[in-house]
Amino acid sequence: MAESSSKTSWADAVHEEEQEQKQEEMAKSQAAGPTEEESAPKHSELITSEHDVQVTLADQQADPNSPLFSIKSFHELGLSEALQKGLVLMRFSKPSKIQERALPLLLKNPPENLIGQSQSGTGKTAAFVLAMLTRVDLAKQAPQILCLAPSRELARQILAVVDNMGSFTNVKTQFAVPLAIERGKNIDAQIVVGTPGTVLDCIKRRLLPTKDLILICLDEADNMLDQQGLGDQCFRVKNMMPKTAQVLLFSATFPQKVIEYADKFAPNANKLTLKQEELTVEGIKQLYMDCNGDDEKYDAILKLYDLMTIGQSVIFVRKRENANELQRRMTADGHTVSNLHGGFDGNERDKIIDDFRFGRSKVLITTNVIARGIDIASVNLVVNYDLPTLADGRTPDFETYLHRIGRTGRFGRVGASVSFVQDQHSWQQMDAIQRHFGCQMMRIDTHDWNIARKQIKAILKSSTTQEQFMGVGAGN
Ligand SMILES: Nc1ncnc2c1ncn2[C@@H]1O[C@H](COP(=O)(O)OP(=O)(O)OP(=O)(O)O)[C@@H](O)[C@H]1O
Repeated sequence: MAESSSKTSWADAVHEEEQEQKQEEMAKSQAAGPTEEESAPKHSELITSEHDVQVTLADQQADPNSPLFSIKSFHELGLSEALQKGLVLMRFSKPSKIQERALPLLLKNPPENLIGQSQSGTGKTAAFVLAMLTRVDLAKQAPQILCLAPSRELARQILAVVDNMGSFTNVKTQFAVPLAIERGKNIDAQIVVGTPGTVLDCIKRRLLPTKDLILICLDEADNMLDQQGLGDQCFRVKNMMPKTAQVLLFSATFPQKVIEYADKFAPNANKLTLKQEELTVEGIKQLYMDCNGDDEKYDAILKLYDLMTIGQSVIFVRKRENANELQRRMTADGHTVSNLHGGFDGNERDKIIDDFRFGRSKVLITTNVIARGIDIASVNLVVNYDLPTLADGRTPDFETYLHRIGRTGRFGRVGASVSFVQDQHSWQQMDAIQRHFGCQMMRIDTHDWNIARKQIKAILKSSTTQEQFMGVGAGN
């Protein structure tokens, strides 16, 4: 019942002016007939997306084709009373598909390994955190569970989910990133969440006893196993654990080249995987802008600035220096932008991400350091100022593209990504990304900024209205 009444208020909430604008644009585009760019989207596709505008979380969780679909309740998944209370606290009413499918496998006895893949923003964290909190023996004051993530920010976010979900248990947790552990302190927390280097270091220095460890979980597992340093550290940590420990690997992407490592790391694992064409999230409208060189790119970001502050936005650039330089120029031009990358120290990084998470800053320039996992519901625009490439600077990095745009459109929300294309290389990279995921990015024509802005605004406005309506998730 609540769903249908909410739906009415949602429809009501859509601003009249916006509706008129959409109709006007639709009429214009219909009158214009097909353009030379048959493959590119017509304006009407963007602004008549009524379907996206009106789809509620309840609708999506009842749609078998949605990654948020489930036929079960958390209660039926066999979770303890205390954890169910934690879920109520977080305002999770129904599991998502990955949660429904993974939890029975995660909680099987004797424990089995699992490789779990699901689109960005579909609730993988809760799936593995619920397993960790179910497996832990609260009567035993010793480290039992390790959860490793590739960045400080992500480890911190996961720890917050463990603490929130475990609110009605007396679980003890420990953050394990550089400088987070008191000098010489022995770790007795039951769940340790951190980055691989620090966790390995604590084990080597005998501050983290391994004999009671029963579970290791790698979030963004493909990324960690694929990087020489991180992958090595993860393997070394795992090798110091009892052989019987359960191994969990989660990510939205598991490219072919990593599968071999994943199978080695989590032998005989149950697997929940996706096909290539299932990887993109429907709620994220993927756009691109054709800019003629670097100056036009900078000009475009200035023109987008006020749209970026309708909700919150993340601008991804290639390197730290590019982030610093873009922040310097935008600030000099009178705009407020924050900047986060691995060159800042831990405390600064915590402050920058917290300011952004709690809405004190609206536009964040960053490198790939937060391309993965970071969950901030009101991010409704992601800008690929530089398209992501592999280390050679040329080959498109498909996985990073997907993770970057996945910072918006979280758990059924609507969002947009705008990728800047400025020369033949970036054009080819974008084309390769489209072919890889079998998706079509919509072109935003920058010859008429009035129309361009209207198009983007329509998407962003619909996402902010949706946000007021959905009010789900307590991650932020
Ligand atoms: N069952 C649920 N009901 C409501 N909200 C949920 C549910 N499960 C997860 N969420 C919320 O959905 C958001 C996305 O979840 P999460 O960060 O776990 O996604 P993810 O799959 O790990 O994404 P990524 O691949 O980007 O790491 C979070 O804000 C989380 O609180």
